[in-house]
Amino acid sequence: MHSKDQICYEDYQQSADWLLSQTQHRPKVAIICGSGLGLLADALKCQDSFKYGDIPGFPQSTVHAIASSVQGHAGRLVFGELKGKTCVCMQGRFHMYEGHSLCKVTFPIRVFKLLGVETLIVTNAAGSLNDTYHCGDIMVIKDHINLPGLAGLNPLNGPNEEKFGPRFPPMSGVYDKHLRRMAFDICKSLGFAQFVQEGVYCMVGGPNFESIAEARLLHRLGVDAVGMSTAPEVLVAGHCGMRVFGLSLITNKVVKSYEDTESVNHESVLEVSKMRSETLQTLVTELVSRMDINNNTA
Ligand SMILES: O=P(O)(O)O[C@H]1O[C@H](CO)[C@@H](O)[C@H]1O
Ligand code: HPA
Repeated sequence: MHSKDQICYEDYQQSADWLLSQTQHRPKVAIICGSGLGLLADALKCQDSFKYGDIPGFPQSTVHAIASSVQGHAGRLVFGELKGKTCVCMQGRFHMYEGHSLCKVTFPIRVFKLLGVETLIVTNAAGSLNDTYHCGDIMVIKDHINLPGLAGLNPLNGPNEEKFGPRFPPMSGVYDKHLRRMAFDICKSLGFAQFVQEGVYCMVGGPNFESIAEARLLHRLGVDAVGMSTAPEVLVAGHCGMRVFGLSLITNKVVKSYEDTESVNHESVLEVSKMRSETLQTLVTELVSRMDINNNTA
């Protein structure tokens, strides 16, 4: 590594080589578990798991990440099979507000690419701005607004690594249309259709939740759900040509009125996440099982 924040190709390669030497699994799908959604990884069969701290070059989980994951499972990379398809799952992600640079936040994505991953599934907990959404709804992400990115905070800043992708990657259509349609079909067949939405996710920097004026601004911008993650991971995955699918679990309605006495807190976010964790697990499992990928174990 050159400087504290500069990461070079060999750093990603070193982590990937180490992982490939430690597990026989050769995943084609990577899944990132959002806050309180760490249970998603528990569906994996024949697991090999690695604490982030034990993987050479990997960023370390902070206290927040530990608090936001299932106790005892935080900060782990879990390899295994979902209905016969080999996957790797991040139990606990890295956030910008934890003090990580965006290169660190997205470090695992490039490692996944080098492991041979072709599809990234991102999940997150988010607050809703859309008045028709309810707590516990699942929003299939159609598109995102990357507010930090618009202000110049972008994991792709700096010299472009051509081995991963082009200098100026397009982001229109980054959330795969085919997978979105498939998710809706699955939700219908599983009887989930009444609480599944499709919308625009907006990333804010956090760690504070939104002020009322900020919430009103986001609402006017056409944001359906807001959170403090996801966009950087999706950018980096899109840059290196991965297929991306995203789900937001609506854990709270963002306060938009000065008359409203409610306020959001992280504990209630985790409570709602856990309530819907199993539903998300079922949906993601079914989606992976229907994907046209090869099961590839060495
Ligand atoms: O996006 P994930 O990691 O699911 O977490 C969401 O929940 C936390 C706030 O409760 C924030 O980190 C927000 O981004
Ligand atoms: O209301 C929210 N705002 C930002 N991030 C969040 N993560 C869960 N809920 C929220």
